[in-house]
Amino acid sequence: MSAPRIGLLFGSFNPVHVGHLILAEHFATRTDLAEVWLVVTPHNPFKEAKDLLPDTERLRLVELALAGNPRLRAEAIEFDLPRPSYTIATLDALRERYPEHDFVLLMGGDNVSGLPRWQESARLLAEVDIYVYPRPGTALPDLAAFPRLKVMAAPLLDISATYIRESLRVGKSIRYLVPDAVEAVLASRQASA
Ligand SMILES: Nc1ncnc2c1ncn2[C@@H]1O[C@H](COP(=O)(O)OP(=O)(O)OP(=O)(O)O)[C@@H](O)[C@H]1O
Ligand SMILES: O=C(O)c1ccc[n+]([C@@H]2O[C@H](COP(=O)([O-])O)[C@@H](O)[C@H]2O)c1
Repeated sequence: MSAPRIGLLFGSFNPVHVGHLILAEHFATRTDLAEVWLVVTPHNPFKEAKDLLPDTERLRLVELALAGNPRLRAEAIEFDLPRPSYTIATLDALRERYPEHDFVLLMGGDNVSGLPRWQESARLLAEVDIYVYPRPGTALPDLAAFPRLKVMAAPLLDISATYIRESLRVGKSIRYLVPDAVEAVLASRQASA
């Protein structure tokens, strides 16, 4: 029997939103993947750590958002790895911990053009399949440099964590943009701030 293929959606999830969930469900049910794991990144090497919700809170919100879906799970392995969080290092650690799995990297279209600047990008691009969910407003580069990358045909989702944070900042509703349980936690956080 071939190894179960697991999709890894890395992200800051600051906070998790329905775009992440629709994308993860798409990959988990419309591709050859058995499961999708949302890998919560404490510190993206390309982002300022100061704008982030605490990492344990981002993880808790992802866990709440995924509750009850057996094909999606939250993964906290990067909490125990050196920072900033380099995807190749995490992939190595996951392969060591789960030798029975075949991992596939998942990402939105906005991340593709930066891939050549990622740590050990040549090894990363050579070693894993990459499935991309298209994202509005982001053009894909020439894909000849990414022979193991596939772009999915899927409905575009014009929603981002930036929009959720901005909505919270100006007191606008985030209902339906995040799961109800996530909205409740963020609302009580606002109220006590
Ligand atoms: N609406 C979307 N369409 C396609 N991909 C998405 C979408 N939202 C998030 N992603 C992808 O999910 C992964 C994690 O994203 P991330 O946690 O950075 O969310 P974000 O909405 O892009 O956040 P921010 O607005 O803070 O940059 C990335 O690969 C990103 O490209
Ligand atoms: O490995 C790298 O060099 C690298 C460079 C930039 C981004 N990443 C990862 O890409 C993921 C998406 O990041 P984000 O913050 O846009 O959700 C996150 O897990 C980052 O750690 C990884």
